[in-house]
Amino acid sequence: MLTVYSDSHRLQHGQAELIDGTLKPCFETPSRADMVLAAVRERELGDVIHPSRHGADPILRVHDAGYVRFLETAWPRWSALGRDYDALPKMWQVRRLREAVPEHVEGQLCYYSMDCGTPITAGTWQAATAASDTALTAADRLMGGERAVFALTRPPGHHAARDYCGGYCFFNNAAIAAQSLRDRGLRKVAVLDVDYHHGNGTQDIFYPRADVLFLSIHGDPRTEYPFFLGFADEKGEGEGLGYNFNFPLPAGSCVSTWFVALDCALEQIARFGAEALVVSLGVDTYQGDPISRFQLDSPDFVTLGARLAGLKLPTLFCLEGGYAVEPIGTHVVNVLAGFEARG
Ligand SMILES: NCCCNCCCCCC(O)(O)C(F)(F)F
Ligand SMILES: [Zn+2]
Repeated sequence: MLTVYSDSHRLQHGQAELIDGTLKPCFETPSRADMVLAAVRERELGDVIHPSRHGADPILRVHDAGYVRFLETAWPRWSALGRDYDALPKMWQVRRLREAVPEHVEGQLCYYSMDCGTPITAGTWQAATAASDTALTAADRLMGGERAVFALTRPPGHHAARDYCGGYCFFNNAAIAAQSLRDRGLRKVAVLDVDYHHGNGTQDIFYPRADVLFLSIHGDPRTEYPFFLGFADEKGEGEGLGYNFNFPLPAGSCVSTWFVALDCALEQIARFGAEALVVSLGVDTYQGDPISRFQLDSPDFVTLGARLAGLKLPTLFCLEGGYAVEPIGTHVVNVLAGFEARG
C-alpha cells in the first residue's frame, strides 16, 4: 500500500494543552508520526511519497474562508503582540453571547476554536496545509487507480469543522479528501471514523448532504470528548437526513461490542452504494491509550483492516489519533496490513 507523508508535520509541536483541568505537555506530538513512518518502512508496507501542493482551493471546498484566513494570519498577529509562546483561546462564544467575529486575534482565536487543547504555533499553518496536501495527494492516487492509499496525516483533522479548530485538528484532512473524490467525479463517498473520539468536524461538514455518508464509532459523548456531538439520534438534516450514523459506545466497552458496531457501519456503507471509502483511522481505541477508554488490542487492528477490505472499495486511510506512542506504528500498520492481506 502506498503511503503519502510530509516531514512538515513536525512544524506542529505545541508546548502544552489544557487537559483535565491542568496544563500538560501535548499528547499530539511529532513522535507519533515518526513511529508510524518507521513501522511503515519496517513492515515494508509499500512506497512512501511526498505530497504535491494543491493550494487553498480544495481546502476552501470544505472550510469557511474567514476561518482559513484566520489560521493563515493567526501566528504573525499573535507574535506581533510580543508573544513567542503558543496561542491558546481563553473563552468561547457560548449560549446567548453574540455570534459576531471579533476583530482582535485573541477574539478570533476564541471564535474559531472549540477547545484549548489545540495550540496555534509558528509552524501550524505550514503543518496543517501539508497534512491537507497529504490527504489530497492520496485522493489523487486513489483516483489514479490505487486500490488503497495511506495518508500519514499530522496534525489530525476529524474534529476540525467548517469554521473551527479543536481536538488537535485544524484542517479536516478526511473531509478534504472526500470532497476531492467527489469533485473528481465519484458520486457517492463514505467516510468511516474509527477513532476513539467522535468526528464532530466531519459530521458538521457533511451533515446536510446525501452524497457523502458519515459514520462514526466512538466513546459516548455523555462522558467522552467532544461531549457536545456524536449522539445516536444525529442522523443528518435536510437532504442529508439518513446519511449520518453515530455509534456511541460506553467507555470501557469490550472489543466484541466494538466490532458489532463496526459491522453495522459496514452494512450501511454497502447499502449506501459508496464508490470509495475514506477512513479516519485513529488507533486511540487501543486498551493502553492514555486518554481513551476502549479495549482493542494489537491483533484487533488486523481484524479491523480485514473487515474494511471486505467492502471491496477503493479506500483512503487518513491518520487521526493514537497516543500510546510506542505501539502506535504497529497498530496503524496492523490495520493497513490486515486490509492488504484480505486482498
Ligand atoms: N480527558 C481527555 C481529554 C481529551 N481532550 C482532547 C482529546 C482530543 C482527541 C483528538 C483525536 O484523537 O480525536 C484526534 F484524532 F483528533 F487526534
Ligand atoms: Zn481520538
